[in-house]
Amino acid sequence: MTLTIDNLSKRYGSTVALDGVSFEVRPGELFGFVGSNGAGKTTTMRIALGVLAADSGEVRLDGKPVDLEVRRTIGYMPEERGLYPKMKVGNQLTYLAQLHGLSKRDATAAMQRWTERLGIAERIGDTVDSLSLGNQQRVQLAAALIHDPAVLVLDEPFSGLDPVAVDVMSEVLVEKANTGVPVIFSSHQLDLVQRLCKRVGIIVHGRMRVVGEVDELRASGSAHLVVHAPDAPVGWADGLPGVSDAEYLDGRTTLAVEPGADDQQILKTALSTGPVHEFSLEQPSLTDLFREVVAA
Ligand SMILES: Nc1ncnc2c1ncn2[C@@H]1O[C@H](COP(=O)(O)OP(=O)(O)OP(=O)(O)O)[C@@H](O)[C@H]1O
Repeated sequence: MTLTIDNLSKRYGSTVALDGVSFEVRPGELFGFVGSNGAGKTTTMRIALGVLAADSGEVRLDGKPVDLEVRRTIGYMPEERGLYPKMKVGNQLTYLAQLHGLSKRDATAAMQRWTERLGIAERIGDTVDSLSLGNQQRVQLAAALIHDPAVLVLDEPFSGLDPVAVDVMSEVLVEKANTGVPVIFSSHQLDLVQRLCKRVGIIVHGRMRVVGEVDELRASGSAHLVVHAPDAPVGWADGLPGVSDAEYLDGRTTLAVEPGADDQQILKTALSTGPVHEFSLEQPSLTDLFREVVAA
């Protein structure tokens, strides 16, 4: 299945929340949806699920507009979470699965399988509000997965999780994507997005500013050369071709280099000052790219 977000626009009064947002999430892909607070991620995902109407634009699943029937095939984890606090975990998950059309028996089996997989099997007799926030989030993920969805849309699934829970969540999302399901999740944890996602989209003030493969985006951004040349005088790299910025600290120089810069020329210049103990090219991280895109 391919999830297509096509030219969505949405206003809240005078606030333009989305302004022509388009991108697609392909089969078997983990797509990272990133952007500053208020950039429009939740609005986009709520429209994708059909719980909020766009002013214009369309969301399609394999070319078919998302209607009530298509919507049942989407697994959604809302940012505001949506569990019944006083209901027991097991009953709640079984109930939600039945709402999605599973028989009582299949719903119970799915509840048992997912609570096992997410490490909350021993809590199925407890009410949701008696669980820690991280465990409530695992229940919320189980709720999104319980009907074996054809698409997963997750609003900040990793926020507030401890490192072990982050690992469990990551594994499950990767596993799900590996079965061919398109998975989109929003997150402010860009190191995690960089590690998990093949493609990302960066939204700024309701507009998609960048969509592409993480590796390609990183390779096209300005890289840094770290040079440890203890005898080199401050300013040794200033003005070298392809060097757009240089920071000098205790014999260590960090150079911002433009794509295609001649690093061998820079190395020769460094060696002409004395020994060079380190010379390494560091690609920009997704966080670096994000800062660049947001600042531009
Ligand atoms: N119900 C609403 N009424 C009025 N304005 C809203 C409403 N929901 C969202 N907005 C506004 O729409 C814009 C986009 O909000 P949205 O929640 O989609 O951003 P977000 O990227 O999910 O942010 P965050 O990372 O903080 O969750 C913001 O300016 C927000 O204030």
